[in-house]
Amino acid sequence: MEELKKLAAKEALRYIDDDMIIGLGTGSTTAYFIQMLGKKLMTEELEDVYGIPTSHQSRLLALESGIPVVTLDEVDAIDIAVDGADEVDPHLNLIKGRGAALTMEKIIEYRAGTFIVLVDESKLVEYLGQRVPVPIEVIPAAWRAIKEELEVFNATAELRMGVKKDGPVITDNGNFILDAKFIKIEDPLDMEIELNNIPGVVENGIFADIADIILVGTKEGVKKLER
Ligand SMILES: O=C(CO)[C@H](O)[C@H](O)COP(=O)(O)O
Repeated sequence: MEELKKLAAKEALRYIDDDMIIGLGTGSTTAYFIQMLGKKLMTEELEDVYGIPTSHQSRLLALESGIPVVTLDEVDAIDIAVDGADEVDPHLNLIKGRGAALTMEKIIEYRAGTFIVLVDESKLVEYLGQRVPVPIEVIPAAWRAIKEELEVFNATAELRMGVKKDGPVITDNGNFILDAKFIKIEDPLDMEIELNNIPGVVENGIFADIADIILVGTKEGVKKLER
């Protein structure tokens, strides 16, 4: 799988030119892309490229890899954003947020001229929610009320707990994550809007109608899916 992720990451570099502002996603697949982009800058194959990180993880990795970073309020436009995903359906709708970075990811990827998604073939599903729950970032005081409200959508939600930390995972924005398992998400765009309408929800991990290109690492090479 790691080799397939690297294949997709390498392919994404072909879309990057000098003088671009690049949204830098979060997760293990994007980490390969960030490191490869850093190398291109070090060897001066690319120049004047700036990254906008979507998380502490991508910010630290970008700095370590030699990519100068800027913030959203310092730029007029984002040329390209590159990120991974947890599920991709046949219409290029996504579930993201296993790394709890979904809010900043969506803020940046929504604003990018082109949003490129890097996945290995295991992430392709027939419908969203087939394998993974939908991560929902919530204001801590509201987590329990929102968990109960999700039952209206036939979803069962769990508060995400830390691994090397006692208690709940705290996002980069200081919030909690509910992982909501749906039976089937029939209409991703509608569900994305409905979830964000619940008071206390900051953002949810359904990314409907936002990806432009999916680069899928497969054993036969990189497959490109496009809108
Ligand atoms: O949404 C994300 C983080 O919030 C990641 O992009 C997504 O979980 C995919 O990660 P990986 O490339 O490690 O499988």
